[in-house]
Amino acid sequence: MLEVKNLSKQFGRFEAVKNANFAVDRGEIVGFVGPNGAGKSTTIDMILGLTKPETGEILINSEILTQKSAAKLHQKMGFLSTDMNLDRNLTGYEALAFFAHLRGDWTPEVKNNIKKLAVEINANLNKKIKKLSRGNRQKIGLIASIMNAPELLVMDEPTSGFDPIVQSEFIRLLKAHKAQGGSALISSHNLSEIAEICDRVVFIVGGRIVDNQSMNELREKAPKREIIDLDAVLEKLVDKNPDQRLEEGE
Ligand SMILES: Nc1ncnc2c1ncn2[C@@H]1O[C@H](COP(=O)(O)OP(=O)(O)OP(=O)(O)O)[C@@H](O)[C@H]1O
Repeated sequence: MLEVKNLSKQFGRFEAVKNANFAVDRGEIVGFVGPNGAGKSTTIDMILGLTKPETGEILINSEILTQKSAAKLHQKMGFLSTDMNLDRNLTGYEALAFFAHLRGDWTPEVKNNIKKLAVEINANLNKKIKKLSRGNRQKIGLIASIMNAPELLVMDEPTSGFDPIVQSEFIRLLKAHKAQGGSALISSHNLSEIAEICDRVVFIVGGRIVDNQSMNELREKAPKREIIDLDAVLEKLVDKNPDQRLEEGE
């Protein structure tokens, strides 16, 4: 579904992402885990076509992402980040209608999805965005990312601002997405929550992919097999890659 091949990105002389390779298969939920400044958002921005890579390529459904193919390939994707930059003067519903129109997909089915999702995560669609709390704005962003039933979800720190009830609803929505054959790449600091929904975890430290393991492999190595402490796995990987500890880019 998504292939990232030999992807690199430099900001001036600083290498934020170094020759990254990983894939997300159809129906697979992949966690993208790394410390602050590891290069997660930069990688995701390249997948979304917001930043141009220096080298490498991104394939979606085996088709190379280029400026020309971006609009078509991004139709298959839904995106959620911590800051969705929603128009503050629109209501939640108007903001969602705006996004759906942009995709050319404002259908009765999408309208029904919006209503259903709003009930499930208790989102207020009638208030203006500027009057919503951060967590409640994030709920509108979550609906925007899945209302068109995308094949691939790309989520950068999606759950920041969610209370535990909405977090568990978020997990339920992702499970439903997966059950319908959907895929997802999710970066998160909330590692315990990612462990529950991921089939695989890609670890990035200092711009390099330092590990890529299925949850089954991680489970076999975990001291208590059912509970995988991704924080501990990440800590070990950072210790093993001390030269990868990041200096902030300029
Ligand atoms: N536009 C930019 N110009 C210069 N440096 C940048 C730019 N964007 C990101 N960087 C640098 O690239 C590195 C990777 O940043 P990135 O935001 O991808 O990390 P991250 O893993 O998403 O971190 P976090 O978990 O803190 O969000 C950081 O050192 C950051 O300072």
